[in-house]
Amino acid sequence: MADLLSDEEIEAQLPADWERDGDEIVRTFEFDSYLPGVGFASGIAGIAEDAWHHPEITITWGEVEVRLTTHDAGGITEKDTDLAARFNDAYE
Ligand SMILES: C[C@H](O)[C@H](O)[C@H]1CNC2=NC(N)=NC(=O)C2=N1
Repeated sequence: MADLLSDEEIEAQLPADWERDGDEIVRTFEFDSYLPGVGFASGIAGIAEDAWHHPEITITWGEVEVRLTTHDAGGITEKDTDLAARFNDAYE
């Protein structure tokens, strides 16, 4: 099981535009309308499934909020920060 990151490690490893929110890391991705966000959510869901590490995804018009935490560890691990970086790549 992945080890919990310290507060300092989390800050150091947070990918661009992600923030810490308690035991989660979060980023809101912005889009011009609804369906591009739906497509993005579907794409990152596939990345998550491949990694077997699953985010909470909230889709609204023009925005997709993505939250990551490692449930098995009860907090933030490298699984979260690594996957967040992959989601950033999918957004570029
Ligand atoms: C049973 C299944 O292997 C576990 O629930 C996996 C799947 N996806 C997961 N996703 C996340 N975010 N955290 C986990 O601890 C986790 N564990």
